[in-house]
Amino acid sequence: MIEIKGVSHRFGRTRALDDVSLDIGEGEFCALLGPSGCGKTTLLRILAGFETPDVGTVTLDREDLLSVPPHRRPVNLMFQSFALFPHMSVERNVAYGLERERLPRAAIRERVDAVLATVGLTAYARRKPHELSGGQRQRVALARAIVKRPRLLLLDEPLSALDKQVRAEMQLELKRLQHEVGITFLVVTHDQEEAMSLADRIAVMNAGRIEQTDAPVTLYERPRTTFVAGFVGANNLFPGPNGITAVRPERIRVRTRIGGGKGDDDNDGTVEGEGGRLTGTVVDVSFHGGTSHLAVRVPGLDRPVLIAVQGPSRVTSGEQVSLSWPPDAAVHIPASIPASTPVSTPASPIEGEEP
Ligand SMILES: Nc1ncnc2c1ncn2[C@@H]1O[C@H](COP(=O)(O)OP(=O)(O)OP(=O)(O)O)[C@@H](O)[C@H]1O
Repeated sequence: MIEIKGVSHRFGRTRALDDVSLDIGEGEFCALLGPSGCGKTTLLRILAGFETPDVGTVTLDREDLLSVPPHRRPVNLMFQSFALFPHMSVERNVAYGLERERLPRAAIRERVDAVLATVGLTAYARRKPHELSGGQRQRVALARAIVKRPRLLLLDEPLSALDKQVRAEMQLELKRLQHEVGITFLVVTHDQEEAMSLADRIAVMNAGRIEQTDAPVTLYERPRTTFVAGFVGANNLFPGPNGITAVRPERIRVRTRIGGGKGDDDNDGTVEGEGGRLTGTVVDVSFHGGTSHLAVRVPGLDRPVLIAVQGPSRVTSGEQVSLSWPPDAAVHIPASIPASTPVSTPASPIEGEEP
């Protein structure tokens, strides 16, 4: 439905988007995931028409979208701040966009009522935004965005203003809603768990580029770049001669080394290409309810190896342990794919290039 091809955009010397291509299918729930400053919002603003890319094309049903003025696009952008009118009731907030389109009163009424029922706010129709909880305000913003029946709804960090529990509820709600209204959603988030739980497909962005677009499970199990391996879920990245080997914390098995290092599962500290074994010292154990996390320092590795085990851990800090994982747990990422900038670094101005 939406085809973004070769889109680049600069702000002065900052390359906010660098040759971005992405196809989004009809009715799909797609997420843009990446650290602060990687260009997510810029891409949304281009789709909404608030920004025009320097190069590249965007089509909707194969027709050019970039030449369509923002208010004519069948695209709606829901802002992070919700931007509700404080002096208007919930129903007036929702009706506002339709009134501006001069739809007949009865039609507006009908659509507003239907949408308030969809988001579960019928009983709150007469309240003002300040008389609502954060989650309810978020529903009003959603109602207002979908009442105009856009083809594409863009959501910029839609749940970031909500506390953790309401957030989890709203994630379910968003998914249900998207299913029910059948609108294509593109949501921007820097929260990888949120992206994984919401989206059919995730485009992982880093420094203005899309590094990988895949279903959540594929991204998690088969990251194609070092950045994706490190950004999507916790991971252990072991350097090797021709790239890195990524092993998820929950795939690593821990065994106590009886006698403090004389066990027969000793090794020389190298990571084998297929499956692997290491030995080290437990430096931290933390209990998280259903799982425990261990950090194991291994000689020769810069960072401790992270391990997740079910339930309480049987090993304690200071213990010598051996670690192993099966061949299928090791994802090899060749060095030929350019290693990315560190996870938390925002897009920086490109050295030596003129705007
Ligand atoms: N109007 C602007 N003028 C100059 N630079 C800008 C402008 N808007 C964005 N940038 C820069 O472009 C880059 C991408 O910004 P963008 O807002 O798209 O990132 P983001 O991924 O949405 O970040 P966040 O998650 O923090 O919202 C950043 O380096 C930012 O500083």
